[in-house]
Amino acid sequence: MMIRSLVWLRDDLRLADNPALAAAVEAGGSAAVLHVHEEAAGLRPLGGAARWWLERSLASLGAGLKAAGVELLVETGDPRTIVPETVQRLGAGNVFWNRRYAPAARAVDAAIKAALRERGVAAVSHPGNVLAEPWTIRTGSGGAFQVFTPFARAVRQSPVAIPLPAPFGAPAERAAPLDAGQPGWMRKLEGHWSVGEAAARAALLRFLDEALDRYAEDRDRPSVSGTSALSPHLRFGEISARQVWHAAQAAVLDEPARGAAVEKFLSELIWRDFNHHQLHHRPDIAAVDMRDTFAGLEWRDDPPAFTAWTRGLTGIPVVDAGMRQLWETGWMHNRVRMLVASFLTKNLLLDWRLGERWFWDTLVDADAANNPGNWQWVAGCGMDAAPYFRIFNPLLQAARFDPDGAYVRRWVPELAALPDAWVHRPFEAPESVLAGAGVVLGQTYPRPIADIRASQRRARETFAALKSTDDPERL
Ligand SMILES: Cc1cc2nc3c(=O)[nH]c(=O)nc-3n(C[C@H](O)[C@H](O)[C@H](O)COP(=O)(O)OP(=O)(O)OC[C@H]3O[C@@H](n4cnc5c(N)ncnc54)[C@H](O)[C@@H]3O)c2cc1C
Repeated sequence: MMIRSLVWLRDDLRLADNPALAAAVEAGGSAAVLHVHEEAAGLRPLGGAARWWLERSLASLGAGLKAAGVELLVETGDPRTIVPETVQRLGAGNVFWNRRYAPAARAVDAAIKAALRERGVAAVSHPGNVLAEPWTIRTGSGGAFQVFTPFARAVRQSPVAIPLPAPFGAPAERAAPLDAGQPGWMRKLEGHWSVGEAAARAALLRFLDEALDRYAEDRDRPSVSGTSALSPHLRFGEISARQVWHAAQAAVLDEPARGAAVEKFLSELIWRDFNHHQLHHRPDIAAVDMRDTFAGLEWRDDPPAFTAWTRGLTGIPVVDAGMRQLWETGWMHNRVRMLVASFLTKNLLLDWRLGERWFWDTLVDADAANNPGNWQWVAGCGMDAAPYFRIFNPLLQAARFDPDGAYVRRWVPELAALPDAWVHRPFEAPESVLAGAGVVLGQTYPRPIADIRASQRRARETFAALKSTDDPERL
């Protein structure tokens, strides 16, 4: 069968609010959809957990497309070869895609567009993956925003496009079963997630119904389902940021008292855009400090400490709970992400790039903009980051945001029987309390690999000694 239009989907694995797909349907004739596991210079290969998600998401998308009589083709290789070859094989006259913003990816897309046009094939790209495209949000002098608050103001002042309906059918409810050959740690992700467009919509509705009202208070409580858990769905575009944006806006119309909660939620969505805009302007954000805060710093080299961190065996319960939640589920609560990242970079003085790479491999929502952007933010070298000398105390944070220890008890079960007063600091508990809870430090649970106060002091002294050229005025 002759295919008139090819839709190349990347991080936009959905039917609804998909401008490229809608354009293909509008063009008339039959369409096919292509996804490429891209292998091209400059494109970062996906980490393991994200790869797991992608496979499931493609299965779900393929089922939804099949129901509409559209074939999903999945290829692996360099898209600069695969896309033109597929167009030729299908005899397609149009190619549509939704734009992406990382410079290396844009270079790939530009090369493909030029090659297709040379052959007389129309290649048309659309906006669909962010609230506002990077070139539409500029400072008064035409530059890129480096501070979040004015950036957020500018996004709020620009219209966010109204989502498009799905051009055909509803997405399949369930993804096809997963290939059983996946490594064990990825297989267990299966029990924690429903993947695909229908699951994304269900997650959004659950959030709007059950959690939005209390979002401002509960979003920092890791033991509570107080956030949307939409991040992997947004990462792979099973739902678009603008669908989420408009759904949250509509929730305020229904109930004006939700205003503050919705504002907070929208501002988190804008952080997502902020990081994508940074990546657009700074292709090297996973490798290079965005501000030279740490010029001259030699990060410590301590492989055993890094290993203890990755395994959730640092002896600091909230850090260990977070790292184990990540390992078990491919996701970690945002407040705890900040704490574990701070512990690694400040208390252990280990390079943020080590942590970024671990997250890259283990997060289902690992994203080339948000992961390095947030790591740099916590470390103190990112755009609009907290000053590097402001150091979280994980013990105080744990007492504040997990006051009854429910989060730690869930993920560090060997501490579950400790009373609330000691669950976040077992290393200070009296022997009788430890014995009563069946905890033997150094045996059933590690002693801390860093003394929080001493390591905090060491970090401050180390940073203070740097001849930083970091001057916000200079940026
Ligand atoms: C060290 C570190 C690494 C991170 N790595 C990633 C990553 O690879 N991918 C990722 O999507 N998020 C990352 N985040 C941001 C944040 O932790 C997650 O987006 C959030 O926990 C996802 O949960 P949620 O969907 O329930 O969030 P909600 O609170 O429900 O927020 C809604 C959406 O807003 C966006 N969002 C929320 N917080 C942030 C933020 N700080 N930065 C950017 N976007 C945000 C996400 O798309 C999220 O799904 C990281 C944060 C830290 C501190």
